[in-house]
Amino acid sequence: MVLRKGLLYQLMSWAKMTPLVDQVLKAYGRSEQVKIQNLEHTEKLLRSLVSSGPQSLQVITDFDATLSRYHVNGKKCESSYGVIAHSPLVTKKVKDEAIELFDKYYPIEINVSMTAEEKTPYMIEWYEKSHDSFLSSSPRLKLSQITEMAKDAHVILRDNSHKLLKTLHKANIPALILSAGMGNLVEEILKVNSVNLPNVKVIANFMKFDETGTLKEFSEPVVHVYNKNEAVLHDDHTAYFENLKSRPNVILMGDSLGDVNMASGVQEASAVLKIGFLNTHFEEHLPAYMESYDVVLVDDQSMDFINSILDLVIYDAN
Ligand SMILES: Nc1nc2c(ncn2[C@@H]2O[C@H](COP(=O)(O)O)[C@@H](O)[C@H]2O)c(=O)[nH]1
Ligand SMILES: [Mg+2]
Repeated sequence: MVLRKGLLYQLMSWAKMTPLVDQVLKAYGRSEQVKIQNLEHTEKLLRSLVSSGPQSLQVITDFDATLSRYHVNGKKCESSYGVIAHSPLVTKKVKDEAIELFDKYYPIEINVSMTAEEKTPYMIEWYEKSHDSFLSSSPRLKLSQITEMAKDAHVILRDNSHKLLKTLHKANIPALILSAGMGNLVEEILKVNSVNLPNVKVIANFMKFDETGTLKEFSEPVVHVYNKNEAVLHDDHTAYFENLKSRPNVILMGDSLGDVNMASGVQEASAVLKIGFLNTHFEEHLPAYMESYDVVLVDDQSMDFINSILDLVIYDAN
């Protein structure tokens, strides 16, 4: 762990106050998986979250490889798009095209030496070609098939995600799932896991179906990994943040460098604590993740760290 103990920390230890970061790490119990670039800044963010309490807090989280696991015992889990593209319910042509597109564009998505601006045209191309493939398929997908796909999907929520979402619901804390994945499937997976709770909202790409339940079109504009900051500013979504003006504090969770801007839609944001899940390429990607996120969790397939923070915010808030 990279620790820079500044004046705040020294004052706190002089005043025999246990820093909140230390309290969270103790409750979490696996500090070797936690990387914090600026300890003082993170401590200040935690103090704001705890002192303002649950009534000032909202959560914004990515879905694929954030709320869902990246792997189970080393076997990579599916993304929401991947579930559909690999399903026996879609034609071989769609499957083959999806694999070809993923092999071409995913390496660009995770390339840390390209800027988001350089990657954006490729991401848009990926989603447009992917959606065209689904729309040109014959027969086209049915709404009922999405429900079926979710039941068999190799998409496992991170350990203790149920605890996280139920704690947020009980404390009346809104949770926005902002995904560049397939929202229809994300919502079905939440249902399958019985966490489609009233405080949870999904903003993502959505398939739209006609009156026969057949795929008609996709929602616009495309939400890809590097335009989530714009997606949340889209007309359809400003009302969501308008209603949360009294909640300027945010816990933001993501697994991609494009996820760090997901709080752009929050009105008069105050303390935004950014937690990044580093799922792969640990050595190569860690420096960029530590620059972008306040806390980086290395190969942690659970929500334990966030649950430890929530315990302080909800139960220890003074
Ligand atoms: N297997 C596929 N994965 C895809 C495709 N299009 C996007 N993606 C992945 O989804 C996530 C975005 O979801 P998020 O919830 O993490 O924002 C992204 O990381 C892509 O890798 C696809 O066509 N096939
Ligand atoms: Mg993700």
